[in-house]
Amino acid sequence: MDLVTVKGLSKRYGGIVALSEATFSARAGEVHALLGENGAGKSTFIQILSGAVRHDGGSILVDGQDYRPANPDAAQARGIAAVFQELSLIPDLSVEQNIWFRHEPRTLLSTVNRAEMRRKTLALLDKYKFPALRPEQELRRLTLAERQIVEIAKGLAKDPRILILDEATSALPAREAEWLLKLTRQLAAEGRLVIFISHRMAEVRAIADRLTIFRNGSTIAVHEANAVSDNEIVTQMIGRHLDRLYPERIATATDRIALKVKGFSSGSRLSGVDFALREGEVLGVGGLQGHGQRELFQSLFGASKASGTVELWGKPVSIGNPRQALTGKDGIALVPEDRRGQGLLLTKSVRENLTLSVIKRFTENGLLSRQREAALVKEMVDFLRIKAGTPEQLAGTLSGGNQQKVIFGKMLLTQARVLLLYDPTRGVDVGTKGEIFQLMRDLAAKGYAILFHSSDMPELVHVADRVLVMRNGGIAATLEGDRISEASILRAAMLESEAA
Ligand SMILES: Nc1ncnc2c1ncn2[C@@H]1O[C@H](COP(=O)(O)OP(=O)(O)OP(=O)(O)O)[C@@H](O)[C@H]1O
Repeated sequence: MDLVTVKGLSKRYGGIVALSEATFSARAGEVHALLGENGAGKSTFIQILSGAVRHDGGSILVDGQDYRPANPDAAQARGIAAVFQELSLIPDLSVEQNIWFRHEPRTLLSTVNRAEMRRKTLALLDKYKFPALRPEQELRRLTLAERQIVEIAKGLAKDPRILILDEATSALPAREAEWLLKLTRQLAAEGRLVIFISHRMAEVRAIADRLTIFRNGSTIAVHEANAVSDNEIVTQMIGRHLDRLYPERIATATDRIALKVKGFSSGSRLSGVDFALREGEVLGVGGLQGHGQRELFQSLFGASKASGTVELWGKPVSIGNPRQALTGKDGIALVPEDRRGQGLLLTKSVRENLTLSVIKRFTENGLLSRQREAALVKEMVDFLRIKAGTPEQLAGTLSGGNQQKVIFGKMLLTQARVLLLYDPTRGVDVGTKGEIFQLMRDLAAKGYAILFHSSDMPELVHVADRVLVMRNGGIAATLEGDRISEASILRAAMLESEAA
């Protein structure tokens, strides 16, 4: 019998239809992937399942019994837990306090039983072979990837029968993502149902038994995973045929140096980084996570301190803070890792997010031209296919992938021609990924210079002209042309010998 059966599920937000008569069914012991382009309704669906949002119409049965949770606690009482794309953790608490938050083991006197909490934490981390996490660590000191792992532990601490993973691998480095895929299979083998959302087809392929495809809030198809091709899946997801994900790599780099970095160092995180990024080039930055990639991008953008020299278009610059890094056509623009923390103002509209930092472009003689602003916003929304009810929709209410698109659009509007793209396709659907890669190549052809990091290694292999492989805060190797492969990047990232 199905563990979950959903019929005619509908949800509206004002004029925006998030779900329209969606259906879904899944069994205990399976990994069931939920696929669909950005804004298709996947997150809304699992928010309803996990009790975070109430549906307007339709029915849900769990174990054949009516299910309409009033809140996440009620969902949990029925054995359903979710790990969301955007994290819900509390920075001031420790790892273990976060894992057991509001469910702490208690003593007879009702105080938190710390010894028991520690024991349970260690047992949980051990049982599922969690990557190194220390229970007492303060959350604010952890990286995004580590916080994502804590979030997974928090979900599992509830010992759910149904675990929902929403883009849980997208913030994880390769090894940890691999661990999560194994864990997912283990959970299914224990008889649990795992509902798995990911925009990475290879992952879905690796672990899903079945898949359900959503489009525009409705269910388009349900497949046995081994009976359907990638092409069919993608076509059903995006409603059109996608010829290929990666554009042809036509070299457009000139001899002109756009960005030259020498002896760039920052604490123990970056040590003596030297490289030159040329006009018209897409320069990849790879390596194992945590070897300085993040610090390199942050420091180049002026968001964290570094020593060394930086030249932009042949002129030495001191990059003290993001404002200085940003200015005008000769400046630098960044797509940051942390889209909620650094990239977006969640309580501002799509329009404001796109234009706040470039307001001068619509101002003449001190007067703001709303018309020009509206025209540029419309152009960007259409160009990137940002799915918003109107440009006035608050950024915080967009789907995750559409938030990422707004950040991309905001960066393009700065007109800076040196672009720092840190994981620009995180959470973005395959159709849009293809468009972003094509856009990167088009920008390069127009003379933009692009520094590009992706946690999804095939993207580096297929999109970059050259790849800098980082290890221990320095550049271990520079790979070019035919020498770029996943294996060569990993080898350079791990082996001393390859560095020489
Ligand atoms: N609180 C809200 N207010 C207004 N609209 C909302 C709200 N939450 C979701 N939506 C809208 O509902 C639609 C479905 O969004 P949802 O987040 O479910 O998509 P998704 O399939 O998870 O997308 P992604 O792959 O980008 O994460 C989107 O158009 C979104 O803007």
